[in-house]
Amino acid sequence: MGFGDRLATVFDSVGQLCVGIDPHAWLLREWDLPDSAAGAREFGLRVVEATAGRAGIVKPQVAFFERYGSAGFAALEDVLAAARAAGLLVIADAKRGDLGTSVEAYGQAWLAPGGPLECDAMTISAYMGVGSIEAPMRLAEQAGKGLFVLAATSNPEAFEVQTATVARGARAGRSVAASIVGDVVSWNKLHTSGVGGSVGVVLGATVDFSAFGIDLGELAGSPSTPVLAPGFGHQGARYSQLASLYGPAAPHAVVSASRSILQAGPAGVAEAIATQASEVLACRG
Ligand SMILES: O=c1ccn([C@@H]2O[C@H](COP(=O)(O)O)[C@@H](O)[C@H]2O)c(=O)[nH]1
Repeated sequence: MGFGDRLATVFDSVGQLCVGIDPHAWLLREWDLPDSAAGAREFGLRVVEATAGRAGIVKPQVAFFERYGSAGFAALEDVLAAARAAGLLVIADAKRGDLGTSVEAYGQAWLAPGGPLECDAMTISAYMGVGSIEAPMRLAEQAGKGLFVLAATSNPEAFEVQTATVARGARAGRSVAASIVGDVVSWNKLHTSGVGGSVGVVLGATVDFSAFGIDLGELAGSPSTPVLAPGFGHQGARYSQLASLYGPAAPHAVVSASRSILQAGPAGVAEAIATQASEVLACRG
């Protein structure tokens, strides 16, 4: 089954909430864990345990493991394996990007079946051109994996670059973000046989999509294009805004929150996940 269809199955059975696994140094302190690879590993494993049965998706932020070097990657491997063994859908927030041959290797690192870092999907950057990520898009399609391509990200500093106008080609005159969305939608139409596409886009919940010229209706077509939607909770967006923010794309949005869940601490994290998962379910578009 393709990634988009697997995602739809998870949405139907456990809902759209995605729990971020972001072991910030201050969170490790609050969880009474050391600021080390061992601390990040323990943190990740506890979040996985708390998520299983309450939500269906986790999104480990690779940067918080990478900062410990090889020991951090070993810790991340254990967290990824535990999450997949628990039946959770795992999105590696790795934000990789490069020219084609190098980005192909990134795709293999995170998506190839049997690899030590195998996930269900990863975030990827197409700011070197959507053509540069063709190899991981093909791998995702073949292996039943997913990609989320950065388009309009939740951080305010991205605005100038992502609203800049494309100068030439089929999407001349559109914003960089809208052009990426258009390319991803076209890719799914051409390459996906299921009801949901394997390649999605990152559209932050803090963003006014009209300022980017993004047509959210495009994402709801057939096949639909999944949306990774960070920005809820700590960054200010509320679950009650899901339908008004994403409109026709709301049913296809992976609703992601990290700090606003993790700050509940080890004793409260399971309840926080259960409560927030129900809140998202109640707002389902
Ligand atoms: O546009 C984007 C893309 C990725 N992120 C990542 O999501 C989480 C958000 O954490 P919160 O604590 O819920 O704010 C974090 O790992 C970001 O790197 C994003 O925020 N926006």
